[in-house]
Amino acid sequence: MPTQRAPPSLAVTDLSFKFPDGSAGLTDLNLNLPPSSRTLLIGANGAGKTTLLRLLAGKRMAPRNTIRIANVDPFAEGLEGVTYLGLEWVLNPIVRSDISVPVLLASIGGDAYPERRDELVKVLDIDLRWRLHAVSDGERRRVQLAMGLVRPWTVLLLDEITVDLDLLSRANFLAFLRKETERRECTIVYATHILDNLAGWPSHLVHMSQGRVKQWGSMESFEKEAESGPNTGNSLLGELVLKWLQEDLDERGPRNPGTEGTAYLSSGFGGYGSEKKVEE
Ligand SMILES: Nc1ncnc2c1ncn2[C@@H]1O[C@H](COP(=O)(O)OP(=O)(O)OP(=O)(O)O)[C@@H](O)[C@H]1O
Repeated sequence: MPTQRAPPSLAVTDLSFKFPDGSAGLTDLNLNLPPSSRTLLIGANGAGKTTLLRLLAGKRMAPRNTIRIANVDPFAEGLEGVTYLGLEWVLNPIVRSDISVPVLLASIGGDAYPERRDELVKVLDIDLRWRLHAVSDGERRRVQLAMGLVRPWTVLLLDEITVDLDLLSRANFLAFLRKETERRECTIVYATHILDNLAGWPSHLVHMSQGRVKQWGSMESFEKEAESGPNTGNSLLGELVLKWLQEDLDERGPRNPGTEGTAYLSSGFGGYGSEKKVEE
């Protein structure tokens, strides 16, 4: 008899990670994201979001006993049901070849899930007559999302892959993801800088800075703090994120302290005018 799987929670315990060059990637991360949660991973460029997602996805090896998904150690027992959609997936050359949408969707097993396949084609407004070498970037991305999501995952790790979608397509896509967490047991962690249409979407937030989790919790737990944001006309979520990013920048300080705008010169880069002309 197959063993009953626990609901898809994500637990990170005392996770530290160094890159192969010895530099610190992540330091002392602790998180506990419940099943059916929709978590936004928030942080400035370089905060460590992709590094964390890749570890959760098993793309990088995490130290033992630091990650549990659905209450199992995925490195010891496998990562069944975890889908990671990030940059390397986006750059897969197959989606630039002269191939039709139905053939592409069938090639990744879409015919085994006809209802999901047809729903995704509708939600993402995909024209089944498209050939992938002759579509726009956003149209290609929509087909890729359908490919990535057609198999019913239990944990979805999204590393900002909706940048090419128009506003309506992205809103429909986000609504689809929300519906997924509401109609079946599945959990989403989404790293993004684009907060359009996201007010009211996440159930949890994780705030990362300089390879650490600064704070995490349910949306309700941040309500008060969000009200003290800078008030720039954004949603409360937008104001909260602006506040966090400004605090992180103030804490970190400038990347090239003491150079007062001469960083290019002191690093040996003589300014834009000094760039070598590319041979034509
Ligand atoms: N292979 C690597 N070796 C050494 N350092 C790395 C490596 N990959 C990433 N880093 C560094 O780790 C830090 C975190 O990178 P990461 O890609 O996780 O950030 P991020 O929060 O996803 O940023 P962004 O929002 O720009 O995508 C960065 O300072 C980056 O330079």
